[in-house]
Amino acid sequence: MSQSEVLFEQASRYIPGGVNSPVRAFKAVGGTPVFLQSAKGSRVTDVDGKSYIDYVQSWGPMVLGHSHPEVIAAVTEAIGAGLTFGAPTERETILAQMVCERMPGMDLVRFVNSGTEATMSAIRLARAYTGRDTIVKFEGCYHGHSDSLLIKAGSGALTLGVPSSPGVPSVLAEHTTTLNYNDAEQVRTFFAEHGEKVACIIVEPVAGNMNCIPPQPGFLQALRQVCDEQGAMLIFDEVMTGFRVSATGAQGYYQVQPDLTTLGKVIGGGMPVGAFGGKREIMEHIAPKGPVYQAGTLSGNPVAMAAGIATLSLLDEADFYPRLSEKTGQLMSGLESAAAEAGIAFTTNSVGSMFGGFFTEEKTVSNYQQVMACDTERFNRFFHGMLREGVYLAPASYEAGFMSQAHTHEDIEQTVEAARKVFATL
Ligand SMILES: Cc1ncc(COP(=O)(O)O)c(C=O)c1O
Ligand SMILES: N[C@H](C=O)CCC(=O)O
Repeated sequence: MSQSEVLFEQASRYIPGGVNSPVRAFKAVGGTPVFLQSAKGSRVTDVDGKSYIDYVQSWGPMVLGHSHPEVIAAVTEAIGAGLTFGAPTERETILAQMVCERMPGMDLVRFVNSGTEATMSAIRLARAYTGRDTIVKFEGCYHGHSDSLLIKAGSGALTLGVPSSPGVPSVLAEHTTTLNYNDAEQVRTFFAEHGEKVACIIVEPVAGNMNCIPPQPGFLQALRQVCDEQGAMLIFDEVMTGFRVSATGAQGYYQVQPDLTTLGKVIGGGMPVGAFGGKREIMEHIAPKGPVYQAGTLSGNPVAMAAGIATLSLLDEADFYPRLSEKTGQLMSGLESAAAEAGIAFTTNSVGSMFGGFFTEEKTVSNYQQVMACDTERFNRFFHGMLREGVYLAPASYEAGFMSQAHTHEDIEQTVEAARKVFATL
């Protein structure tokens, strides 16, 4: 038995399914999850001592790569001063200012501990502000696991076949309407009939939880327009895209400004952080300034804030995002050529450093139905082949991949070479 198998067996005795987040369990692809013990730059090392080029990057936060020395130094310094105080610290203001100055749609921001908390709180605020209950989301988008949002959800929920989870009260579920991503016409039709009941639309501006699906030209603009016409809030869930697709998030990249934005992942630099924010007038409804309650014992934790500040500071480098996109482009074209050489039908999508590959004859993949029609069995064989070759991809075909600045051109060439070998066996 490998050490990962031993540890998984032990973990399964005490932890449901042996993991603390379902998507880690390799249920979709089969086999035993790889237990990791360290990570540096573009690589992770497992408990059996095998090293992998990592395109999961802890599901997105590690845009600088793992264990960046400046982030580790900032965290180490913060730890020396105490782990948590439950009182305001200067670091919270520094990170808040950095976030608000960079994100076009954010005047005020509140820090929480996860993306789930961020989206849950933003929805509550949108409902309170508009005095309406209905929320609109899109099939295959994932916004964390709060009740109102676990309906036709993506990511692990989709992978495990429970996109609408048991345990969500029907009285709550009936207030969530799910529409088709990238179908602006359907959104317009729905709003023409029901728009006055809608508190908000929540959307992943680049969907990254049904693989990687960029918005079609005009889709995000159409959401902005219907919200404006009907007095609904537009929430961009930028937990994944924030500081990942550009220095100003997807809202800067696509030039569409939401009313509220949720963040997570990159802003915590690898520590548990989420945030929600938006226009001053709306955010001032949050307690203690306003009546909408929201709180957290560890919110704005000093160690997490230190990691976020160090991370965002490093993203200011002039060509940071162009370099990242260029590397992603190199990987995508390399994978497409390798697949073509092997006669495998394979299409890729990418925005900035988010990417996805699809085993399909379709030349473009832009909606949930197309994603669901892809050959998942072939993906599963590809995943295991790449793992054997030392490349760590997300263990499910509905997850986006992530490039980091620590990935080198040699890493990418090595990945393409591995893919060439694996495609030939599929
Ligand atoms: C777009 C999006 N929103 C929200 C979440 C929830 O974040 P968390 O897992 O930190 O609760 C995730 C990831 O899990 C995500 O990708
Ligand atoms: N796709 C999810 C977040 O983006 C994966 C993280 C998780 O659920 O463990």
